[in-house]
Amino acid sequence: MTHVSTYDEALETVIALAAPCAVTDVDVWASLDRHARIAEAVRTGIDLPPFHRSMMDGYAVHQADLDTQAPLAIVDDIRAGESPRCDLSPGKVAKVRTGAPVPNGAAAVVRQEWVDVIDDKAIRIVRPVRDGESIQPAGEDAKAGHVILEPGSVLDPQTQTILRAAGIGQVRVYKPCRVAIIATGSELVSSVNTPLQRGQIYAASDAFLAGAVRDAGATVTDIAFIQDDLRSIEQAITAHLGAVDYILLTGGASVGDTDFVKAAVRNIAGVDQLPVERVWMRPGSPFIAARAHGTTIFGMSGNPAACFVQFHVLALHAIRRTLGHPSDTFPLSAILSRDLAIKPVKHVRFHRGRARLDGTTLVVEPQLNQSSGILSGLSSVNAIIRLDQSTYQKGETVPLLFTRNPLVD
Ligand SMILES: Nc1nc2c(c(=O)[nH]1)N[C@H]1C(S)=C(S)[C@@H](COP(=O)(O)OP(=O)(O)OC[C@H]3O[C@@H](n4cnc5c(N)ncnc54)[C@H](O)[C@@H]3O)O[C@H]1N2
Ligand code: MOO
Repeated sequence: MTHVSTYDEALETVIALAAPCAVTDVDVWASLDRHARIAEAVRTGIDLPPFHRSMMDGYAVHQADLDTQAPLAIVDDIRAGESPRCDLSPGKVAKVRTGAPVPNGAAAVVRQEWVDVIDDKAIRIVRPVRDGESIQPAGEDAKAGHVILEPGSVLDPQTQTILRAAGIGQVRVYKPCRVAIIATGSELVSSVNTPLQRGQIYAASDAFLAGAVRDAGATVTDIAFIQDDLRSIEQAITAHLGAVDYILLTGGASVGDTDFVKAAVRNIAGVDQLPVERVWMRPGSPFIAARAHGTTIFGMSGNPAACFVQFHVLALHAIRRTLGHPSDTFPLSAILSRDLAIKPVKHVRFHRGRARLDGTTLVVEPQLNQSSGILSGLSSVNAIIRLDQSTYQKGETVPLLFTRNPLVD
């Protein structure tokens, strides 16, 4: 008898089946992998900035001279990149440029607009300066030894900037996990250059699966297209077993006599009952999950829209864990743009929709046709919402996850 899990049970099991994280050291300068996550806290070995530095072009002044009207002698001229040649004492100033180190004994920098230049040897301050003004103390940004990146931070250009400032060339990141995609179905044609015979369709789901897997930071090692045949499906799975972290199958997950994926995975895992065999969710109830020989296997529906939902609400959360990026499944809430009435069933419903900001409020417009056979809406859909009730009124709040970057329209 097939065991049917609730969605929340299935999610918990899927996460428990996540492939373990692995780490690797990467060269910050050479491999700017925008998706890798930092695996260990990174500490700076130097103060940032490394010295007390001037924030203005002007004159470094001594504590005793902050509000003096008396002429002050220019004893040094320090450009960015240079080192002060002498310390400051009362009555003395040093000409400094923005970014230059200030000499020992400097209490503030008075910007050049606020001084009268008497000649090239002396100035007079025309506006008093505060203690510390226009000097950035060494270590104000970060002190040597302090954590500048927490584990889980993404290694993107912003992060790279901090690492460069601290002079760090190598960091430990979570390794991209390896994912093989197997699309099953004797009706599938994988090349758009091959004309369709009656009964055939072009394989489509691998496109969003491969794209979303790569967007998450994982590597797609193979995309295979396999006939509805138990032995062929077993062979296709076995070919990747142990060599990849995840195998994502689509198609053949249901109950028909040509749906062989469940049988194939049972045979390979050597168990009668898989950890997840079917889920009380719609769309996407035909979903299986197992772990065998070091590989986590997810069998998803052939219907592309159902597979799209299953991937985003289940499989992706395991993959993210392996990448060191555990995330909330439904991290946001949005308000519904219209009333909804759904046939009351025990399944959790997931609707595809388009979310947008209305002022500061996230509003979601569920797609009108939620059939699993509908693909055309995918071009405008950017979110999935979770529905636990059978009726909703416009303005009610629902949990939401984004399926694509909402800032890219
Ligand atoms: N008697 C029952 N029949 C079905 C049930 C059920 O409970 N009892 N469940 C239905 C539900 S819900 C779904 S969803 C589908 C899932 O079926 P499969 O996972 O076995 O998927 P297939 O039959 O292989 O394909 C379904 C549909 O999608 C097309 N397809 C398949 N692969 C792709 C691809 N890579 N790209 C684009 N389109 C694809 C395929 O041609 C079919 O039209 O089962 C219901 N049946
Ligand atoms: O998983 Mo199915 O999508 O409900 O047709």
